[in-house]
Amino acid sequence: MAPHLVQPGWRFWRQAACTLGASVQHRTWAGVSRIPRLGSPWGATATSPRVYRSGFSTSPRAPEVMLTRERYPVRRLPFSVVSGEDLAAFERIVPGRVITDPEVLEASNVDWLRTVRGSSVLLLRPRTTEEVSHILRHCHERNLAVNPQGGNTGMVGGSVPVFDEIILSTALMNQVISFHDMSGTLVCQAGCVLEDLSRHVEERGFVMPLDLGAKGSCHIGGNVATNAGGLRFLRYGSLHGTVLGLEVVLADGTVLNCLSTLRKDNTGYDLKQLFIGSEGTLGVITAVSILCPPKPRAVSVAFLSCPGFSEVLQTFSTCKGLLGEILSAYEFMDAECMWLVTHHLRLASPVQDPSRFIPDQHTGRRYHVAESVCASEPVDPESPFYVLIETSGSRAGHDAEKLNDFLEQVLSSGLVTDGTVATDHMKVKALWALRERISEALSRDGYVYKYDLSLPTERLYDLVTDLRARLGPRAKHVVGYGHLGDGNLHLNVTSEAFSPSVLGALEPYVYEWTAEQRGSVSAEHGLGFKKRGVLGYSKPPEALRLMQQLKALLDPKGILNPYKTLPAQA
Ligand SMILES: O=C(O)CC[C@@H](O)C(=O)O
Ligand SMILES: [Zn+2]
Repeated sequence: MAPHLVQPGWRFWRQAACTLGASVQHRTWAGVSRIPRLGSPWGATATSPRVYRSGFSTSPRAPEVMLTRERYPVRRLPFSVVSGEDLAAFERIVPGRVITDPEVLEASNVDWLRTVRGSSVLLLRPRTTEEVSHILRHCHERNLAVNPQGGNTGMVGGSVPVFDEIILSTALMNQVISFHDMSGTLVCQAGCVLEDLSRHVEERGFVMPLDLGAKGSCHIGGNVATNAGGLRFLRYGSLHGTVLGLEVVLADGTVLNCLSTLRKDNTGYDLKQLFIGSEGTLGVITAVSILCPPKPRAVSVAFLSCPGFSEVLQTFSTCKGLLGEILSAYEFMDAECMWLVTHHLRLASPVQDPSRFIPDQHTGRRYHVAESVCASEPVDPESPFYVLIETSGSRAGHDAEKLNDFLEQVLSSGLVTDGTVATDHMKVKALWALRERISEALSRDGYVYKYDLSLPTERLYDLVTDLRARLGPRAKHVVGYGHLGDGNLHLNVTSEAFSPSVLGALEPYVYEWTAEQRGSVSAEHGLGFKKRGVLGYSKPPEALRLMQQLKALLDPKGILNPYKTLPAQA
């Protein structure tokens, strides 16, 4: 293998069939669009919250989403109903930021996947912790239910009301409080948009320890409340490690100031951990202190094709061994994902053209398009899987050398058949878009059934293959992708429209399968409304009981994000 393979720039190589000496070809890849930012239905005022998600928005003309209370068997709990006196009280607390306009409320009542819809009649937009505290004190006294909301980019219906809960938006709580140049400690309000924070710290030589496809819309408070995982998890770990402190307003309005900036603090119970991943059911996060690592000076992304899932796994092992400390992401996607992003989003594949293959839903085999029409002989695709490997380090030359060694090994051993490498920022972004925008492509394919599972890495794809056979032609697509380096599979199934029969074939089958592997039914998306009933597949009854007790202790009236996270009590 030529040692100059990973010179900075845009390269393409392809292994000649059955030869080890891959011939290096150069090809430009022009047809990749940038992730567009879409306008906000709130209008363009400076203080309007941005409700776009990268490249994706809820159009006001999209078909109406069924009300959650009509689609799901859920009963309203006996909370009070917002009265005229309540509105007047809120107007005193947040003057001019008490929203009752149904058109404005529509965007906050529906999740971005457009699968659940609440019927809240009130949206409050505080700017300060004190305002949040006053709002919650009032709601607690009046027994009014509250739905805390950040960027509303969640996957499990946790960020929108189920009935008429008051929506408490963090959109105007978007101030950076401090940044410490030496330690990289950022302290900010909960409503800061992740992408804005990334920009803020990057200008100062640091990066945010988390990155998500939804970065253009999601709020840091929401990220922490849902313990979001994302694309940098492999390198920087969970928010349980990187969050140094939190300020939280409890259900009765008490402000819990644990906004520490210390790396080490071993004084008693680490209370902030309770709120990380509690999805707004134990308190409302109003400020976050988070440790940002130094910005890597050199970033490279390799986008590779592997002939099978076993090769994806072996490439990962090789990668860990040879790239070691510079490995910062190992993501995978199957050929159907590639088909979806190239077909629905018109992204260009940097490797072989996947449109040559169409999947047979019964067998999971893929066929050359031409042959599937006139002959039934299956043709094994050369690349049914793609992996995206990112390296981040401090010396480009050193990283390129390591990446070359790795690529030489995986190409010569046949683990990888095709690929491309980018170091230029825009090209790196374009390669990431192929992986980050799968969710968006899926949403354009029809109704999406989503599963976010932690599984033993060796068995990760077996479930996808199994489900293709189980669902047969009832499903449009059954796809597997995700954060393989973290053992996290995103299993998604699409059908033309919501179908109880498809759902019945998927559940509880997927959850039972996962529990048998001692996996997790929610690796990084949380439980929200849609998954709260399946918590028992991943946690023992004693843990569930303790969670219920903690909820009762911190929120005795149950006003905070009701119907979320914990299973309904009989
Ligand atoms: O839509 C999904 O299933 C996953 C979304 C997100 O967690 C991702 O990794 O792209
Ligand atoms: Zn993910």
